[in-house]
Amino acid sequence: MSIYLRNISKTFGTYSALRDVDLAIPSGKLTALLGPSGSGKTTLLRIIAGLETPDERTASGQTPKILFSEEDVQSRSVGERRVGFVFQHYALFRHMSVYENIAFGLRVKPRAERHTSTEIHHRVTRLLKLIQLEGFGSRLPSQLSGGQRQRVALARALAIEPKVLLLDEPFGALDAKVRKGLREWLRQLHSEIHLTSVLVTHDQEEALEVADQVVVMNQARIEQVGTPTEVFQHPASEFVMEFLGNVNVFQARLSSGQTKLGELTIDVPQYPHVQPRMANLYVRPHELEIARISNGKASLSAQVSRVNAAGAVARVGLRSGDGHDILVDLTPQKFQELNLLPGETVFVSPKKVRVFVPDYQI
Ligand SMILES: Nc1ncnc2c1ncn2[C@@H]1O[C@H](COP(=O)(O)OP(=O)(O)OP(=O)(O)O)[C@@H](O)[C@H]1O
Repeated sequence: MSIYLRNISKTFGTYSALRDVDLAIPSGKLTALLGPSGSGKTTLLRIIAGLETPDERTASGQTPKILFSEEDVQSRSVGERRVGFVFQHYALFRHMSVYENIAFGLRVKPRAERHTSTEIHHRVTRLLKLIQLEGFGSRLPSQLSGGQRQRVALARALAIEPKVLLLDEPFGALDAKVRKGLREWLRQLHSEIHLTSVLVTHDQEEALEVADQVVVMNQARIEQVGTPTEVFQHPASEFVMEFLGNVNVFQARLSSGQTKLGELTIDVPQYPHVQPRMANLYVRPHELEIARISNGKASLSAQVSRVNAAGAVARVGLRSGDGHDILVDLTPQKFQELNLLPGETVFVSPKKVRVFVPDYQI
C-alpha cells in the first residue's frame, strides 16, 4: 500500500515542527526518514499513524491530504488505519510470555474479527520463526536480550497484519554491534515480507544500509528524497552533503563556471555567473588520492598529521600549507603501500568534487 502526503504542516504553539511537506511513500518499500534531532521525523511518522493531526492549512493556505493507496484516511482513527508500530523503548508486557505478547493484538480484536485459537497459534508460531526466536515463546521479556526484545516487538506489530509498519528508532537503545546485526536482519526480513515500512532514524549509516528510499529532513522540511545511492552520490544541498558522512570542505572563488582547488581547475557549468562568488567545495575522504611524489596530476601539498589504520579503512589526517585539516580514507592495501608517517609531505588530489554556492540565485 502506497502512502501519499501533501501540504503537511504541523505547528505546536508558535513552533513549526513541519512545514509544507509533500511525500510519496512507495508500496512495499522501506522508506527511511533521516535527519538530526528535532527535524520533524517523529512528528511526520505520528501524522501518518493518525496519532497527530496536521495543521488545517499550510502557511500558504493549502489543505493537507493523507492518502493510503487512493483512500483519504484523515478522518480514520489509528486503529482503522491498520498501522503496526515499533518504538525505541517498546514496552512489552512484562508479566506476559513472548508468545502471549505476540498474540495480544489478535486476542483483543473485536469478536466478529477475532481468529480462532488454532489460527492464533499458527500465526504466532509463524512469527516466532520469522523473528528467529522459535523455542523462546514461553520466556518472559526479562529473559531476553535487548535485541531479542525488539524482534518480539516487531513480531507483535506484525501480528495484526498491518498495512504499514512504522518504526521509530527501533534499535536506538541498543549497542552498536547488536544494532548492526538487527539492521541486516530487518533488511532481510523486509525483503521477505515486502510490507510498506517507514523507519525513523538519525543514523545515516542505518538509513543508507537498510532503506529503499531515503527522505532527508532538516528544520521541519524535506531536503531531498532518493535512493541511498542518489542521496549519497548526488546530494541536493550542502546540508545533505554534510549530513551523509564525513566530508572535507574547502572555500574558493568561483566565476564564469570555474573554480580552483589548489592547482586543480574545476568546471561548474551550473554556476555561470561572471561576478566572483565564494563557493564551498566538498570532497569525501574516500574521494581523495594521496601520492608521495607529485605525479603530474593537479594536487595540493599537505603534511601528514596523524594516521589510524585500526578500522576497515585507514584514516589519514593531513594539514595543507594554508593550515586546512584534510581527512583521507584509504584502503588498507593502499595505506600499506604508501607507508605514511606523521610529518611527511604528500600530494593530495580529489577524484570528485561537489560545489555549492550558498544562497545562489539564478
Ligand atoms: N507535542 C509537542 N509539543 C510541542 N512541541 C513538540 C511536540 N512534539 C514535537 N515537538 C517539537 O517539534 C520538533 C520536531 O520534533 P520531532 O520529534 O518530530 O523531531 P525528530 O526529528 O523526530 O527528533 P528526534 O530524533 O530527537 O526524535 C521538536 O523541536 C520538538 O520539540
